[in-house]
Amino acid sequence: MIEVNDLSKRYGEKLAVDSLSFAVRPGVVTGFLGPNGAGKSTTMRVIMGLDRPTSGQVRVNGRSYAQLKAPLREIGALLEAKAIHPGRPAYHHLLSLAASNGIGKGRVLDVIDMVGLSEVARKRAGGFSLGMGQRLGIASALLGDPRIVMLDEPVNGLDPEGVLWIRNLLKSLAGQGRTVFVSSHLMSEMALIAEDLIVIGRGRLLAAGPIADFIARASSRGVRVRSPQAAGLRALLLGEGVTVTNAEPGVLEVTGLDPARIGERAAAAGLVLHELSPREASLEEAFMELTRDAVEYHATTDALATAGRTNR
Ligand SMILES: Nc1ncnc2c1ncn2[C@@H]1O[C@H](COP(=O)(O)OP(=O)(O)OP(=O)(O)O)[C@@H](O)[C@H]1O
Repeated sequence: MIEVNDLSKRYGEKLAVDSLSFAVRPGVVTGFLGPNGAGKSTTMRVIMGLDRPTSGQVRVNGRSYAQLKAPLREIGALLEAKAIHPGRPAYHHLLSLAASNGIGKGRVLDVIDMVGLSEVARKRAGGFSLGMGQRLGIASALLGDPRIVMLDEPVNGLDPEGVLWIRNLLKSLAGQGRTVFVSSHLMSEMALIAEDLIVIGRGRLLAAGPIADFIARASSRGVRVRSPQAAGLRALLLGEGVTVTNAEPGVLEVTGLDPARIGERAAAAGLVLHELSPREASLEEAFMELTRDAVEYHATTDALATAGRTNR
């Protein structure tokens, strides 16, 4: 369990985290989302005791990080790519980390195997690809067999096989009853991995809870209706507050009416339906909607267009 209570972190003028409170429960994967600069990495650094809060507290399994007797056994983290001596083999890097935390050699070999680095464990870490470095970072996080695993952008640099591997790994860690807290900008990946979400923007909490609720709360995307009598159905449904657009021949996108009403009206008029499906917002659409006002670094196509005009 991770508990963040009224946490604020200021860097000079910049309030990176602003009165943030949330809890991350064990047994599920919790995604940590927010636009660039929202304060995710800062929050994770404070949880790991790498940065001091300006105010507020963080509890890791009920204690502050400094109070943990064997931190690596309580919480394992992959934050930004770890500074690893480039000349040092991965095996020796993990071995010294293990030794300084009273962890045996057997566990080092286990985690190397778990992250798929057995064949290259004796090679210098300096020659590792981004994906291999990421796997080594995850091996370090898992070394103490921790009850909490916290990973900042773990799929960064991983190929599709690596992405699938991390997805399964995180789910199985959560399935073992661990607390798994993971940030990512890849919404499609988050939608597959996470059950709960914490969403922040400009250092403040925007949403917390099950991913399904988060998507359901986002505005409805309308209803997709397929009918061999689409023109007649369209005329029947149109009315105040209802929009009907022809998505493709024989398919209508209806907003302003729920699927039950559409089905009832079609039945009453004797019109045949081949499909009647509510269109749920994707996680990405829900995220964009929620964070629209909290995005700090907007890239506008307008700016590009202006630049293009002035360069002409
Ligand atoms: N050491 C620091 N000194 C000054 N400002 C900092 C420092 N660390 C972070 N910040 C600022 O705090 C804000 C939050 O940064 P943070 O890296 O926590 O955001 P993030 O959500 O992790 O962003 P991203 O998704 O881009 O990684 C940013 O405006 C950043 O510039």
